[in-house]
Amino acid sequence: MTSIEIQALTKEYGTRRAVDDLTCSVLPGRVTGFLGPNGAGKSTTMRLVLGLDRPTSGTATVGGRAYATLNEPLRHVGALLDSQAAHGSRTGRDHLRVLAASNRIPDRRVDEVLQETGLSSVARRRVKTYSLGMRQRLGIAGALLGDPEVVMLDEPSNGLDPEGIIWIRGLLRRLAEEGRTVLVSSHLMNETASFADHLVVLGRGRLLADTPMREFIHGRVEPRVRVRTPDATALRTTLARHGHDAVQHEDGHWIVRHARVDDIGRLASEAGIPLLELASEEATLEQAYLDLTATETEFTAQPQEA
Ligand SMILES: Nc1ncnc2c1ncn2[C@@H]1O[C@H](COP(=O)(O)OP(=O)(O)OP(=O)(O)O)[C@@H](O)[C@H]1O
Repeated sequence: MTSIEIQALTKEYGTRRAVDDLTCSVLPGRVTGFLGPNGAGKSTTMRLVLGLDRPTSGTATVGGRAYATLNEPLRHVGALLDSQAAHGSRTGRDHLRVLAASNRIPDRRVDEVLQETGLSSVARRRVKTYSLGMRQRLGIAGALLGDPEVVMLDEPSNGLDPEGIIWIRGLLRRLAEEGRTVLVSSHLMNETASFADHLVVLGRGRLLADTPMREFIHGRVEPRVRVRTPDATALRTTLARHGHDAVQHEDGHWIVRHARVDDIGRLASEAGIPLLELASEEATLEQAYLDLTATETEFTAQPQEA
């Protein structure tokens, strides 16, 4: 059985850490959801697993091997990263036939995956006439073409209508029941909850939670720091300079989200800011995720002197 192993994976683009010291395993026989808001690092992580990008440090392997060293990789790993990448002037069927031929996959698989993705009736139409949902299904057909042990789908429900969403839920379930390793990314919490058995939650490239789905709603984490200072302006400026979001509550204390107590204490001390209170604060995982998706307006609440 083939799992994806991600070990201390980091990817920097300039000064931006798209993936920050991520360690997790994606195991066979279940659907793992990569859940995170836009920019959390989900696509980058998938690209690193597929060898489409090189990590700054750390490793990502499939069945213990780097993707680039796999023989006939499409037979091991099927992926959908960008469903709009299909070639417009070919028919859907020809698009898949070219993919099959260049990966030594038997032609009969083309008709099988067209059937499986509900595209048989439009298989002879040019891809440029496809709706977003049809393109999405074609991308998924491409991912399934090699009958792979590992299936990775980035935002698989993009463009799908409600019927399509029900279909993909059934497909993911079946793939997992067949013992495959299934990884799907999404920024939609409810949708991921309806797809996945296991969740890897990412925020700003960091691992926020690695948890069975059923524990997500009830599990507790300590992702927030509660802090109070007589010099709120200096604190807020220092935190913002280091990329921390802080929200001020009515009684004057600040909640710094996705931060560790030690880090906030060190930053305040380096900047010479006196602290009246510094403590970690519990939240449910669900609340912590909602924090991640909080709006910019909330992040930019005006500081008031405490
Ligand atoms: N090639 C690149 N060059 C520079 N920055 C990049 C590149 N690819 C990704 N990033 C940045 O890395 C961060 C993570 O992006 P990524 O696409 O992995 O997030 P995501 O969780 O998949 O979000 P989305 O759902 O918006 O795609 C973002 O800030 C993004 O702007």
